[in-house]
Amino acid sequence: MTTPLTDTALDLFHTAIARADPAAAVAQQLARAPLAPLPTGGRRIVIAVGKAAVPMMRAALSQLPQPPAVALAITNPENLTELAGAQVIAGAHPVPDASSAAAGQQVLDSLADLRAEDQVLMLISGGGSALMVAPAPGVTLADKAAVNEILLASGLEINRMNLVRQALSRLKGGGICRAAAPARVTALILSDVIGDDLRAIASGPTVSPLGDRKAAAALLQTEGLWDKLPVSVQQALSAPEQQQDTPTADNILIGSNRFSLDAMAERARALGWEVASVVDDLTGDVADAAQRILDTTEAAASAHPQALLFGGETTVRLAGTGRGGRNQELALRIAEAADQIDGDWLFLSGGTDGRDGPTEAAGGIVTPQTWADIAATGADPKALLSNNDSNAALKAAGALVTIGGTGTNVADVQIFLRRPA
Ligand SMILES: Nc1ncnc2c1ncn2[C@@H]1O[C@H](COP(=O)(O)OP(=O)(O)OP(=O)(O)O)[C@@H](O)[C@H]1O
Ligand SMILES: O=C(O)[C@H](O)CO
Repeated sequence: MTTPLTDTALDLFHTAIARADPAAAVAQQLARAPLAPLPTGGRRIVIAVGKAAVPMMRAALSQLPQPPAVALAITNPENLTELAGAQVIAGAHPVPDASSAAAGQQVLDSLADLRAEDQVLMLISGGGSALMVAPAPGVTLADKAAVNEILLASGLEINRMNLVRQALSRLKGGGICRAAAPARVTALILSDVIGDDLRAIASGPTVSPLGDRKAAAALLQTEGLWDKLPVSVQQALSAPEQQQDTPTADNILIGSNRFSLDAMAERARALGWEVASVVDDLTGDVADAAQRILDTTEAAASAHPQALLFGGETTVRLAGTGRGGRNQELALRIAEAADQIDGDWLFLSGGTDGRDGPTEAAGGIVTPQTWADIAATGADPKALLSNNDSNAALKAAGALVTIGGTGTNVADVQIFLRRPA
């Protein structure tokens, strides 16, 4: 049933997604701070890479005063669409293949022989690490793909995973700036990494690396992954460091989970809600995240209508065989703990990409009644939760949030709304 609480929560969720719209973010940035005019004879190269490459390129082309000399967009096959004025090519994700290597080579070719009067505009979004690759000398593409498989299976967090990817790449960790020098590089970056470390997003092609080969090797040793690596990769990581300074670029963050949280807070206040708390690092195990939300709601109890906002990306240790996602599971866990929360409340957890895990839903929206509503259909919510079957549980109570793919991804947001009893 639609209630004002539901309307407000969905309004805020859509606000978060709209703030992360890749085309709008690029258009606004270039309107606010246009690129420096090109000197006579200068060439402008525009390269977009990531899952949002096409809309970011479309927006850039519409803002630039003249068509660039090169406009190349590299995206995942699902997002491949033609775009007038640009070449759009596919790389592979999450494990790079020959298409990713061809894309990486095309990028390096387009940056070769640039001069100081030339300009490079990079448009960077999540997924870039796998979509565009250029293996370091001595490392084959097959080795690189094998390392990616190992890293993905390890569950390492993205900052650490991308430290390793950088150490094996000519493009990552500032490689774009080195290839483009002496031309000036401007990068507009849409972050899918919590905390917005620019060195981690798409493995930081326009910023200094997260660390050196030694640091990458040490991490792989500590994590017990070293012995699984191809020999060529072990050799590459053991080779002496090359002194490689990264020329500075103008790196500009144009969207992120934090930006979307701020947009939601502003919208909630405009709608008359007291924003009692904004938590921007809801990461880690989903059960711990649920507890953190409960603790926050308890600490924030007030006589006023309140909005508590959260952002981040939790992890689910899959123990069962059901269907679900981290947002649906988090919502179900809050529904289970309903008697610990006072007042008339509602909780929404959703992925800003509109897809939570391998399901059609973006997440879940639960109230003090949801757990009982599931049970009233004859389903056993506790058993469904233990089997990671959050999708079936929430579906039974009409508690799924389904909005379709949004074309952006700044991780997950959670919205807790409460009216005092
Ligand atoms: N049945 C399930 N219940 C809960 N979580 C699940 C379930 N099945 C898969 N997951 C989780 O869903 C996650 C993958 O979902 P999703 O594709 O939304 O992630 P993502 O990080 O947004 O992916 P991408 O990086 O491609 O955007 C995995 O972390 C996995 O643990
Ligand atoms: O491409 C990547 O490395 C991830 O999506 C993080 O940006």
